[in-house]
Amino acid sequence: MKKLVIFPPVDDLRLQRIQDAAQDMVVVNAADQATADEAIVEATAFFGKLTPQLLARAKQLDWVQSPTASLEHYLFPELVAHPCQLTNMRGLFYDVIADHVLGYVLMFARNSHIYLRQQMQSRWAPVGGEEARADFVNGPGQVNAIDRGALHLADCTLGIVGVGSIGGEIACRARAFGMHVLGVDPVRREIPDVLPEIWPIRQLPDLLASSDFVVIAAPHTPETEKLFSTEQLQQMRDSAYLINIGRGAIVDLGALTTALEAGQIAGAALDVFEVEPLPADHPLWGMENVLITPHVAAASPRIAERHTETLLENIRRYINGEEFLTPADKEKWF
Ligand SMILES: NC(=O)C1=CN([C@@H]2O[C@H](COP(=O)(O)OP(=O)(O)OC[C@H]3O[C@@H](n4cnc5c(N)ncnc54)[C@H](O)[C@@H]3O)[C@@H](O)[C@H]2O)C=CC1
Ligand SMILES: O=C(O)C(=O)CO
Repeated sequence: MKKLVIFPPVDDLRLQRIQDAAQDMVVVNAADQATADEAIVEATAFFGKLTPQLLARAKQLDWVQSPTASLEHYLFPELVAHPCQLTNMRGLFYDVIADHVLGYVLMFARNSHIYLRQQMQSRWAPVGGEEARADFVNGPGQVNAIDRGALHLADCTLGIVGVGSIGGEIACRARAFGMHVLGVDPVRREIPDVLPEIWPIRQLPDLLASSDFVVIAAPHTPETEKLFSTEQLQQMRDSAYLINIGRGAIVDLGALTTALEAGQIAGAALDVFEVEPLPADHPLWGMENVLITPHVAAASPRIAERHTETLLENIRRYINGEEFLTPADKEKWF
């Protein structure tokens, strides 16, 4: 008989829904390490935080469900070598993170990142300068410095690195704002009317050279680690903004700091960092053209329910021997 072990344990409400979905299975919601150690021996399925110690005890495990989308901290060599199928929690965050990204884009386009700081100091200082403001008050007969200080989104190009569930939704939202959208991804999943052509990764330099906003929505994998270093930042326009909601390890933070200090790019918005929390003395905190959010791009009251639905759907498919909703490739880390 199939047996699912959950550790750390889930709350009673979630457990009831899991038990309803897994009626033909034994479900052990392990309250402590000793219970998990004992239950894993005969487990066929596991949901939660797997460790090398737990895996070493398992005799017939054939499915492991990770509680996160990203797998770089979940995987360990014994799990990669193990024949079990791994599934992850990707695909839940598409609209939530796309909203977060468009929030960054709008802030930069409207200079809100600067005005917010000025507001804290009761400072009235239009980007572009006082002289330009006087022009504007006299009547906007010509494009002045204030006008030039803002971006017109319909004239802008947004390039997406990793056009999966989150990247695809960012593309749709950016298009709705009239932006031109580009994307690179090793898998080609065109979005009609939004992103009719997805470029292979070798065209990343073309995307970097053509984009006003570059958004990283890819997972951390052996291929994407430090994908953004000095060379890639130099390939970006000096007027362009880098946005990273994928994983911190994809961007070399030292190279990014140098590029920002040198004015090689216009700014950056970051939700994820090589080291989290970002150390309090890091120079990025003090930069006017940098937006920092503390790994909260996925925050939404909807996510817990989607998380549970993905788990229940994978349980249903496991019982019926169907292909999982979110299968992961252990070698590729996503
Ligand atoms: N900031 C946050 O709170 C969160 C961040 N994430 C990150 O977002 C990532 C993407 O999530 P989803 O869109 O749901 O996953 P997904 O699996 O639907 O999309 C990932 C896309 O990245 C592509 N990709 C893989 N290797 C690539 C490479 N070398 N270059 C460019 N693209 C590559 C894949 O082909 C896929 O299309 C996750 O792996 C995770 O790291 C996910 C959830 C929350
Ligand atoms: O699931 C993930 O990978 C996340 O980053 C959740 O915030």
